[in-house]
Amino acid sequence: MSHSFSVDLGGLIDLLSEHLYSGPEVYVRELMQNGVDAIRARQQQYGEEFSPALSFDLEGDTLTFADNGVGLTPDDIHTFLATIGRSSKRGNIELIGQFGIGLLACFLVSEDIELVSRSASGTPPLRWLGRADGSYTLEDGPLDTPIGTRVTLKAREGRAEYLLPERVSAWAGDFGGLLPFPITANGVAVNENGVPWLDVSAGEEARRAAVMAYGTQLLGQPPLDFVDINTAAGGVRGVAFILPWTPTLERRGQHRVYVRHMLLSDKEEELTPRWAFFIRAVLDTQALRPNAARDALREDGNLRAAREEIAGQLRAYLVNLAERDPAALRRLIELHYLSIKALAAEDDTFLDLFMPWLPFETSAGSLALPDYLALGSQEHPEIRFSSDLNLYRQAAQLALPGQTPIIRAIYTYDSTLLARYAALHGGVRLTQLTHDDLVQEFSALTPQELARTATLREVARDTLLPLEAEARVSRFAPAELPALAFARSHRDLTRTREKLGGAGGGLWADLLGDLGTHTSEAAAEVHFNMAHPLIQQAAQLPDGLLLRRVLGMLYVQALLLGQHPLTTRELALLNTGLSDLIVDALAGAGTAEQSSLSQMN
Ligand SMILES: Nc1ncnc2c1ncn2[C@@H]1O[C@H](COP(=O)(O)OP(=O)(O)OP(=O)(O)O)[C@@H](O)[C@H]1O
Repeated sequence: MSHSFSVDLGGLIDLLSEHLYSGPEVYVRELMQNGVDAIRARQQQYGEEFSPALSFDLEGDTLTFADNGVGLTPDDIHTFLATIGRSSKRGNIELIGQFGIGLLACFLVSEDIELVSRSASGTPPLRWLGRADGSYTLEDGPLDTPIGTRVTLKAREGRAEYLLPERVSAWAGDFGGLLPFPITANGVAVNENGVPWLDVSAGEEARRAAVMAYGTQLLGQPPLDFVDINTAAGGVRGVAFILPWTPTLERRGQHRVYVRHMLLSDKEEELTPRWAFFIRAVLDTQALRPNAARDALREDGNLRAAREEIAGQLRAYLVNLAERDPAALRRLIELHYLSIKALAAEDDTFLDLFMPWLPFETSAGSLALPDYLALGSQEHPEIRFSSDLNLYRQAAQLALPGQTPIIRAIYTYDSTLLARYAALHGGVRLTQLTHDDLVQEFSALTPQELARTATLREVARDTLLPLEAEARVSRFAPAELPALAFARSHRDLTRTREKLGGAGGGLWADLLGDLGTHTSEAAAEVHFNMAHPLIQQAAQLPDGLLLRRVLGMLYVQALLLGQHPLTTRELALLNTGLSDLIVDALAGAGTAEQSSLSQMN
């Protein structure tokens, strides 16, 4: 026996509202999309002259939306309107709708949908009343109904806020901002009526000014510039504004994408290349298709091809700018060099073009690569870099004679770029700095110095051992640096262990504790600098409290200078060391005062 499925409309509406649509306000978009499609269908099928228009009228808890599109015949109503999932538009790529579920969005805000329509084909007007329980009635409509469709909704309980005039007119303006015909809410226009980048009626200069004004309104301040986008795949037209600020990486994808002039999403990410952090695009596609939720484009071959074309146009803009207006390119790079670096890391042509401009953080300040290379040996050009931030910080404190500065390459792009640059320029050597490279530059002590520092070295070892630090004494530049500390990565582990221990321990603390005890290496390594007068003086002190305090505090100072996080024990060492020194100094000052007083008496 064969049976038919039946559909629970209430369940379907819940599904749409909870899982498919972003919020009940999408009913405004669905009404408008149907109106736009109907206007286009009337233009396509009947080719007649009429002035397309959409209007919202709001009074109390009632909304009436009207279009002067193609309208519906009695057959259309039974076939398309009353059958969920059936659409008259399937296969017509000129129209936006395709799934046959859009009108259901009206049930998100209203119990009933009243639709009065007169078809352009000449059939008499009809009034259809659809209810959320799945029933509908159809009767004759008023004879004075004009060609087109009028939909009336009455706010259901708890949804009145979605029919407030100011909210509806804001949504209508947002969704339909680019539509080339008027939309009104209670008689007031909500759109500007057109697409500024397509309007060439007043000449190119006026077009550019209008686009910049549009961008200024969009961004809240004038964009640096804009790039015209025009693709064959997907028929995408629009503009990419160059942001006048450096965007944070997580604030990517704020692009506005329209499908046939109707807003699809203001957070679209897929149509523009990943590296283009520096733009905010407004794009309108004729042929790319939305997904069923209507909040993003459907990923398909067409979308990928359009994305490639857009990437090509942005690239071409940058290349062109380098030739046309180097000062503008410099401004753009100042704000967006991370994005440009990401691009150059993928593309050798770009690498060559932009490398002279891109700044790198180095131990001699921010430098473009040619300026950096000019500082080193011309005979054996070398790029020295570190992708370990800790190591870089220590290296940056050192003045290594005759060495090219060190580049801080902690972003993945940086090391990729440097490697590609070195590969493209055969003569340039690329050196990744290691801890041993740095320490190799330190000079060992002379036998006399070794003898003189025997106590210092022993006390340093004893003092720092409980702090899991290994002490060394050598000589390095600059002489103004008394001590330099290298931390090994499991220092972080020690800190985590401390924190967890403090928070009550548990499994993690045990586990980390275990790891900690199995490691034989010291957590840090500190080098005291024999070139510094303080260390020379300390070497003359006998083993005692003062020497221990001095060494402990120099160690903590070295950690701080190297921007290493301090453990609680190190912090305590600094605190007691400081307060002891102050107490001593005050006691000394007191005695001096006493003796000068007694001398006066
Ligand atoms: N304002 C209108 N004018 C003329 N026909 C309409 C109008 N609104 C709806 N229809 C008809 O009702 C059908 C169903 O509309 P509905 O909005 O549910 O789906 P759709 O627009 O076809 O597809 P989608 O779910 O993708 O929006 C449409 O295919 C169309 O034939």
